[in-house]
Amino acid sequence: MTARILDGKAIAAEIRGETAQQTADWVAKGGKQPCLAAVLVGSDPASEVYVRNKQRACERAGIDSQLHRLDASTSQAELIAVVERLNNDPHVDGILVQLPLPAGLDEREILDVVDPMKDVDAFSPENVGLLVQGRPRFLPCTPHGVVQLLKRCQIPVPGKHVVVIGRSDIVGKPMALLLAARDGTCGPEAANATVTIAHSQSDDLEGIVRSGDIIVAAVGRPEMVRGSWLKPGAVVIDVGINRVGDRLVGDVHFEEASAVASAITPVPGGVGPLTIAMLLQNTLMAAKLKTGKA
Ligand SMILES: Nc1nc2c(c(=O)[nH]1)N[C@@H](CN(C=O)c1ccc(C(=O)N[C@@H](CCC(=O)O)C(=O)O)cc1)CN2
Repeated sequence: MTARILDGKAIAAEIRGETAQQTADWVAKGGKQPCLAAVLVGSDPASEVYVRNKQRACERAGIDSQLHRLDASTSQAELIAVVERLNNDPHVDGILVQLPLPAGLDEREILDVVDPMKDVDAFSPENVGLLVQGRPRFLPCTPHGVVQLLKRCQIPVPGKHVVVIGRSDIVGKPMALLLAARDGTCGPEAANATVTIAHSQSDDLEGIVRSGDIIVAAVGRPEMVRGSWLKPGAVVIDVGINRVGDRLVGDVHFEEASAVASAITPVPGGVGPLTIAMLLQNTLMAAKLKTGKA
């Protein structure tokens, strides 16, 4: 079997195009041009790329963007002050603090300060709570991107056994919630899947993965999931982005998995670009929510 390649880059471009149209329609009807403020602390090369790509995507979608660059030596109090200033700035609709933060800064405390109405990453306790309760305000970008990818590639999800490998706050946990959501919850994104969350400490991880119809790998270990772990015909969604020398690889061994799976996302060009596409959607949503017209 040679797996079908799920082209996340193309789907992200399609979604960005839709957001650009929706933004233009919103502004034409007198809505305020949405504005996204990104906060980048330090100069991690990957974060620099992601933030630049976010700004470029905003520009192309007709969304205003700001970049607040802070030195790696910025203190917790200084960073909190920047976020609070953005919370209180009426021009700013969406705020994101690019992760990871440099060592010494308390990520959780910073994310807790972001105004939940501007929290377009959906990382704040209020927005996570709303998602858990099945009435999300913003959908978390990467998990929402995965659901869009499955939907737009017409991969059947209801009733399927999805194994999510990884339990991070950014991907694993919200991914499982979105995929397990019942109709009428989590908006049209409800997927009605049967979900298992597995992780590096799971007993018989291979056996668990082999029981999955769909695998979402978000564990952060280069090429950890081998082809021999997969059920023949499984769908493989690789959320991992790992730099190995000068190569970018996912959490799944792509060549091996492609020989067993029915469909697979590549790295790069799979899930990554969808994260930014869904961020734009949330930013437009934040601008609309401010007026009560979302
Ligand atoms: N505040 C946030 N921080 C982080 C998030 C996030 O959603 N919010 N996610 C990741 C980084 N990230 C966005 O911020 C992100 C990662 C990867 C991509 C992407 O398009 N990747 C490309 C490869 C690009 C490359 O060469 O590195 C791909 O997979 O094709 C976009 C966004 C952690 N931090």
